[in-house]
Amino acid sequence: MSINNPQPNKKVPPSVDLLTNDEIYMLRCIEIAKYGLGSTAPNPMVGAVIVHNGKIIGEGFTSAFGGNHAEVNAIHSVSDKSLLKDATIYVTLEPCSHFGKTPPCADLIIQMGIPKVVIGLKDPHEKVAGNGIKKLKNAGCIVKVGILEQECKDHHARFLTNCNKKRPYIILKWAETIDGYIAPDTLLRGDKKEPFWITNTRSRQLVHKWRSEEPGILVGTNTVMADNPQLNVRNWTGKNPLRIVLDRELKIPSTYHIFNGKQQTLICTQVVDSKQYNSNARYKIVDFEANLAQQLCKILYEENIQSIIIEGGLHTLQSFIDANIWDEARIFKGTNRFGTGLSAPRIKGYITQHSQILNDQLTVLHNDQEHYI
Ligand SMILES: NC(=O)C1=CN([C@@H]2O[C@H](COP(=O)(O)OP(=O)(O)OC[C@H]3O[C@@H](n4cnc5c(N)ncnc54)[C@H](OP(=O)(O)O)[C@@H]3O)[C@@H](O)[C@H]2O)C=CC1
Ligand SMILES: Nc1c(N[C@@H]2O[C@H](COP(=O)(O)O)[C@@H](O)[C@H]2O)[nH]c(=O)[nH]c1=O
Ligand SMILES: [Zn+2]
Repeated sequence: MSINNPQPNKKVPPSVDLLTNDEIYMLRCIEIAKYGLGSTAPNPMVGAVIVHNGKIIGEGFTSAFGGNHAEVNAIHSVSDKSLLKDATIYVTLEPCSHFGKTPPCADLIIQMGIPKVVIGLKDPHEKVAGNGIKKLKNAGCIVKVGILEQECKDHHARFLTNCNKKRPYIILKWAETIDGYIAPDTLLRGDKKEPFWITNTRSRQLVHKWRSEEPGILVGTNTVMADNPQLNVRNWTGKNPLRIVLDRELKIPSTYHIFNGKQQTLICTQVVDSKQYNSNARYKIVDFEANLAQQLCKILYEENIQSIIIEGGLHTLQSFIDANIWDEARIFKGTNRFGTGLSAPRIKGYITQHSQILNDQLTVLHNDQEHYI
């Protein structure tokens, strides 16, 4: 077993029949905000709902990075703007108060005369951090903060991890056999440089969906040498992630998929004088003798990569687990048995999801106890 002493999840998701009206609308905000997953980063994926006399008259979520914020889209979606003077806007995160790629949402709310603002979570980002709330209150708006706060925290986990921990949100993912191996012995494997599949095609499609949701995907040197992986989104729709590859000595051949130039690749190496195979490959120097997980986090944070999925192998995954730098682990268990091979990582966490994907089992762990299922 790869999961040692899993702790039972102590949090229960809210039961809809016990929710207040404010909570119902906030839940709707979270629901629609998820349409932004995979496109808004490094901006947070915010959801906003506008309610007039108990009726939803407008909704919006954050557009792709550089586009409108959720509040702007929600306000634009209201056909009779005169109703705004008597409406409430619900939003998962404090409206912004600064000029970024777009003007401040707090200004627009004030300008449109919306008298009441209900906020899930105060924005910890240094450019906002309560200034949006202050601005709204100063303009005479009634502001309520902290509605479904924990659910909003879960929803904004990627953004919050960046703001508070100054590192990307980290999702570990692997597939293990029923007897706990992630790769067979080389003998069984043969000379072919391709992945040895443990999971079924439906699970593999789900992995491509996950890849489309994160801006980065990381793998270790041996994984590339053994599997020649593509690390793209071909069985789903959406953006390809940045491929982040460890290659201390630059031994990965230029003919391998990671150098096909079809998507960006960031090679982390200790070779200073890096050879440039194509314009989509970049290089960063790291010290392989020191705390690699921390160094990678620093580099990716500086590159504005809000989250990554780490797809192996054992050495790479285990080094993040041992450094306790991970947020979520998505572990597949297939039906085959290797008897011997490369063991799955050892991890402890809180089980937040357990599901069946055809004949594969998927277990999701979270590193912190606060998470809802
Ligand atoms: N079933 C599954 O889900 C998956 C299975 N696999 C399988 O796993 C196998 C590869 O796993 P594994 O051998 O563990 O290798 P990895 O892919 O994790 O690569 C390990 C290498 O990367 C470098 N490295 C990684 N982390 C660190 C660190 N913290 N500090 C220093 N160097 C680091 C080292 O390179 P160097 O030695 O040059 O210093 C190390 O030898 C393959 O057979 C692959 O098919 C891979 C991914 C997923
Ligand atoms: N073997 C195995 C996985 N292996 C992971 O998938 C990578 C291959 O990616 P790609 O070339 O894009 O299809 C491979 O290098 C390794 O990281 N993943 C799974 O979901 N299930 C599996 O059984
Ligand atoms: Zn805004």
